[in-house]
Amino acid sequence: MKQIIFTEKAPAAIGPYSQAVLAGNTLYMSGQIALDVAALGDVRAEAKKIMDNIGHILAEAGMNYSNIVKSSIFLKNMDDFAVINEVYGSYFTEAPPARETVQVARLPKDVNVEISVIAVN
Ligand SMILES: C=C(N)C(=O)O
Repeated sequence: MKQIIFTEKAPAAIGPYSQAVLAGNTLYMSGQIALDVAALGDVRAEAKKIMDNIGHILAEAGMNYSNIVKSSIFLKNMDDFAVINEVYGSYFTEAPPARETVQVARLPKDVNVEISVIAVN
């Protein structure tokens, strides 16, 4: 049994996917991008917006950042690793989720950052 999770507090999907899908007590969140601030080229602002949006989607499913067990971070430029760590890390006061961070050739809408998470209630 799966439940589609949607909130207007985060950007709507730009393709055939859901913001997040709840399957049992596990939430699978699609990769989040920050279209509104991406054009500014400010990776810090992009990451903060993405993490805030992730928080809104988690809340829609009755969860918060502490429910995240795994994250995936996709960067256009690995030189942004330190900035991303600083922003991302500020959302986890203890026991951060498992994670991988990879540099990719290109992201949708030419953003600089995309983050997806899996959360468990
Ligand atoms: C932005 C996405 N999550 C996508 O295109 O799959």
